[in-house]
Amino acid sequence: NLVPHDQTLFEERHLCYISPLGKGNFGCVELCRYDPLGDNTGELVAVKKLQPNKGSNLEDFQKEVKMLSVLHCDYIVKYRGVCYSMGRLSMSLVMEYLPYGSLNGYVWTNRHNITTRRMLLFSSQICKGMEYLQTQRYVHRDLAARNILVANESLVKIADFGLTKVLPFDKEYYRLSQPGQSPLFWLAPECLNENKFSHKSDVWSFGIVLHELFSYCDNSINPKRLCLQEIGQNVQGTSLSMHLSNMLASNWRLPAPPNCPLQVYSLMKDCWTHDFDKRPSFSDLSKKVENMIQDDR
Ligand SMILES: CCc1cc(O)ccc1-c1ccc2c(C(=O)Nc3ccc(C)nc3)n[nH]c2c1
Repeated sequence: NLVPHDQTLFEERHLCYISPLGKGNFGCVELCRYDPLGDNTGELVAVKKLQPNKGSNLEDFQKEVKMLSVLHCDYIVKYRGVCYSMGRLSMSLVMEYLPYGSLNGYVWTNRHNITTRRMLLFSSQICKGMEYLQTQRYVHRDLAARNILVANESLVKIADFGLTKVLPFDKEYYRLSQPGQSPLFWLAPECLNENKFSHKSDVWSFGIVLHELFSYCDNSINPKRLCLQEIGQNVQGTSLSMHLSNMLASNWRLPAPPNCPLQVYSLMKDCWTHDFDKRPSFSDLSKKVENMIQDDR
């Protein structure tokens, strides 16, 4: 047919369901094979169905699709297209399938043979992905090891832009009208105190991701557990975020992971500078991590 084939439109009849993927992080995500030839030679894709009932209406979904479709970076999960179904009453988001799953599961499973060098490589790739997002004025707001996906043994990509906001043209931060649903333990003080999100609050979260990585994503020492330990059981009255905010204001920070290289821990501490203006940028961080990779030879 002479109509130019739209590569981003997936016909529902050729989208063959294989198995469930998302563990709730990404909503309900399924592994499918797009197999127009019907001979199982089609490619594997990750598909997120619009949850018609979950209030996230078509408009929000279309905003996420619009936001994703303009991102082109080696360190960001590739948008592939959309699939309309039920006569356009519902739609699905089709993304590149990354076969090794979330970074937290991958690092824990392979903790006995992941070198510091490979962790630093993953860290620099996350920095570059975040640097790219910053050029698009995107604030991710949910940077965590669970939201990074593993493409292969030496490539990770940033995923799940469900909470991402685009900064307004005239402001360098995004203020949420009410406390969001980002997990508290990855949030910078200004997010806890004022719901203010920026590239600099993403830098704070990157520091937490470094901590997760160099803790080999061991759940027994994950950020949530370490913070709750510090707060102690006496969480009387004061809300958790208030407790956390007070601890951070009096300069408590997550302890260095076991056997963590000193310069990596000091990089985390730089990301956890209380004053967001004094935190390094993702381009500063990229350079520092690259230098560590050179030194690590
Ligand atoms: C479509 C939802 C979405 C929305 C968005 O805005 C950004 C990324 C994604 C997404 C979420 C998950 C995946 C996955 C995967 O989950 N892969 C895997 C592989 C192996 C195992 C064990 N588990 C898991 N691959 N590509 C994915 C893209």
